[in-house]
Amino acid sequence: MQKRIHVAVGVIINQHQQILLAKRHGHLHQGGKWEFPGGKVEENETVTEALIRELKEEVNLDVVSSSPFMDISHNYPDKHVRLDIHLVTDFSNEAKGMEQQQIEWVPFSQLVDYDFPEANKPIVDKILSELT
Ligand SMILES: Nc1nc2c([nH]c(=O)n2[C@@H]2O[C@H](COP(=O)(O)OP(=O)(O)OP(=O)(O)O)[C@@H](O)[C@H]2O)c(=O)[nH]1
Ligand SMILES: [Mg+2]
Repeated sequence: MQKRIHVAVGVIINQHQQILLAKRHGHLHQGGKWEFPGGKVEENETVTEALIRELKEEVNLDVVSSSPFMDISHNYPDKHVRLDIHLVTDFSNEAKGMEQQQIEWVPFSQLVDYDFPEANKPIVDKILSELT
């Protein structure tokens, strides 16, 4: 039985209509690819709590509110992930790569130029078709 992990993911959009991407460190699963910040939902934690905690830990943002965007289950050869993706347009503080990872605010039209994990393709498609 493969590992199946539940992940809280934030599509964070600022007032300039840019989306926050972070580059996964090379040694991690799907390393070197760009991702939407987020991480594993721990036991005894709701998805919203995990989202708030992870965005603070990874990119220093304080989420004020978020809304569900989409839910994706994807099987990688080595693990199964369930991405619980939320839109975050209401947040405070300035984005910083708290884990020495590269971060970038990217205009919607440039998302196609970034290399994402395979599971992310439907997310990018939905952003481009529904949010632009
Ligand atoms: N955060 C994030 N994870 C993604 C995305 N797309 C995707 O396939 N994943 C996968 O979902 C999993 C997320 O785990 P993670 O490494 O971010 O978890 P975490 O922050 O809790 O890390 P840690 O357990 O090393 O502390 C990874 O296997 C990653 O490859 C994405 O856009 N954002
Ligand atoms: Mg993470």
